Formats: sequence, structure tokens, C-alpha cells
Amino acid sequence: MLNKYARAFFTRVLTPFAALLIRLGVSPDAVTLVGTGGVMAGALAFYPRGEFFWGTIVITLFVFSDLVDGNMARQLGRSSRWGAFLDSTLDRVADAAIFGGLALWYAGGGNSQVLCAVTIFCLASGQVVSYTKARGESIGLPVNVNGLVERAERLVISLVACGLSGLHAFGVPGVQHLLPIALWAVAAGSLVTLIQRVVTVRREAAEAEAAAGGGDAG
Ligand SMILES: CCCCCCCC/C=C\CCCCCCCC(=O)OC[C@H](COP(=O)(O)O[C@@H]1[C@H](O)[C@H](OP(=O)(O)O)[C@@H](O)[C@H](O)[C@H]1O)OC(=O)CCCCCCC/C=C\CCCCCCCC
Ligand SMILES: Nc1ccn([C@@H]2O[C@H](COP(=O)(O)O)[C@@H](O)[C@H]2O)c(=O)n1
Ligand SMILES: [Mg+2]
Ligand SMILES: [Mg+2]
Repeated sequence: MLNKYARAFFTRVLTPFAALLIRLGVSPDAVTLVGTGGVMAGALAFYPRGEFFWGTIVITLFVFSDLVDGNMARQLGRSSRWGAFLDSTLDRVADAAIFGGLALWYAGGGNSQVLCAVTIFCLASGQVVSYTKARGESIGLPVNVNGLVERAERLVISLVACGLSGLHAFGVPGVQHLLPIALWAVAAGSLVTLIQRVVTVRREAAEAEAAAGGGDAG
């Protein structure tokens, strides 16, 4: 949903910045790499220690690089298969760092096996959700479904809740409950999305085989 409705807005906002980076001689690949490194640093340096506010600020500064790199590639007329591969692969790395950092917190100082398990479920299900699309497309299916909770939703729900929960350390009462609620929501939404995508791939695979089999299938 966000990918559909918010992308156009962020493209307009980020285009001048992307153009500036191009004028400075920065490449889209460099933005992809630095952005991922920044997200990983923010997640793994702050989240395992329960420093949700500063971790989220650092991650937010870098996560938008994922919209800037593609924007730069398109402005340069240099969108490439390599760039698409690098972008998607490093998305998985960044997501692993975010949810891995949170899982480390709950396994340690956060002291909650249940929330540690929910966070690991968010990590694993998010990766599998993305894999369903990549694998479906690699076997020649259109995978005409995005589903309830795509990557943008997973990130926005988790990061907004994480940033707000971090305000508890500055004395704001009650906000610490937002992160557990968000993690349960992302876990449930990812499960629904996984089912939506698997059902779609199953239907598309059956249709493709029926079409290939011609008369036999009918
Ligand atoms: C005092 C309060 C302190 C709190 C401060 C912090 C608040 C932090 C708030 C928000 C930060 C949210 C940032 C989230 C930005 C997400 C941007 C992003 O990376 O989107 C990526 C997404 C997909 O891009 P790709 O096409 O490159 O990726 C594909 C995708 O990964 C596929 O995965 P799948 O979906 O299948 O699981 C893969 O299959 C594919 O391989 C891969 O290529 O880009 C978009 O979707 C574009 C839309 C982005 C929309 C961003 C919206 C941000 C909106 C709101 C921010 C709200 C801020 C409010 C703060 C309020 C706090 C008080
Ligand atoms: N280093 C890169 C990164 C991305 N691309 C191209 O952009 C597409 C992704 O666009 P986003 O707006 O989601 O970042 C990707 O599929 C590539 O075509 C690139 O060429 N090089
Ligand atoms: Mg990108
Ligand atoms: Mg990306």
C-alpha cells in the first residue's frame, strides 16, 4: 500500500537530493552500500542495548537511501540488473540487522523470551515474504500480489513504534508498550502476507501449467 501511494510523494521529495549526489559524482551503488551500512550500524549499536530512540534516528537517516539509489539510477538512465540484485539483497541484510538488533535486546536486557521469539518471527517471515516473490518471478510467474504488509509497512510500523518507545527513556510514560504491540502486528501481518503470496503463486503456477498443457488440462 505504502509502496503504491507513498512512493510517488517520496520520489518528488528526494529527486533534488538524488540529483545533487549525481552532480557530486556519487554512484547509486555507493548509496546502496553506505545506506545499508548505516542502517546496520544504527540497529546493531543501539537496539541490543535498548537505546531505541537514538537507534531509530540513525536508521531513519540511512533507510531512505533505499529510495535515493533507485532514483539516481533512473535519473542517470542506468537502472541495471546488477543494481536491482544489489538493492534487493542488501534490503534483506538491513532488515536482518533491524529485527536481529531488537531480538538481541529481548534476549538480554529486555528479558522477554516471548518478545524475542516474536521478533525472530518478524525477521524470518519478512525474509520469506520477499523470497516468495523473488522465487516465483525466477520460475517465470508474474506473482501479481503484494499483500497486506510489504517491506515499507514492516519498516514504518516497526521504526515508528521503536522511535516512540525510545521516548520512555526520556520520561514519557506508557510509550514503551508501543514496540511490543507493533512487533505482534508486524508478525501477524507478515503471516497473512505470506499466505496471500503462496496462494497466488500456487494459482499462477496451476494456470501456467494448464496453459502449457493445452487440451490435457481441460
Ligand atoms: C519523536 C519521535 C521519534 C521517532 C523518530 C523516528 C520515526 C521513524 C519514522 C519513520 C521511519 C520510517 C522510514 C521507513 C522508510 C522506508 C523506506 C524504504 O526503504 O522503503 C523501501 C520500499 C521498498 O523498496 P524496494 O523496491 O527497493 O524493495 C523491494 C522490497 O524490499 C521487496 O520486499 P517485499 O515488499 O516483497 O517484502 C522485495 O521483494 C524486493 O526485492 C525489493 O526490491 O520502498 C517503498 O516501499 C516506497 C515507499 C516508502 C514509503 C516510506 C514511508 C515513510 C512514511 C512515513 C514516515 C512517517 C514518519 C512519522 C514519524 C512519526 C514519529 C513520531
Ligand atoms: N544501486 C542501485 C540501486 C537500484 N537500482 C535500480 O533501482 C531499482 C530499485 O529502485 P528503488 O527506488 O526501489 O530503490 C532497482 O530495481 C534497479 O533497477 C540500480 O540500478 N542500482
Ligand atoms: Mg533502493
Ligand atoms: Mg530496496
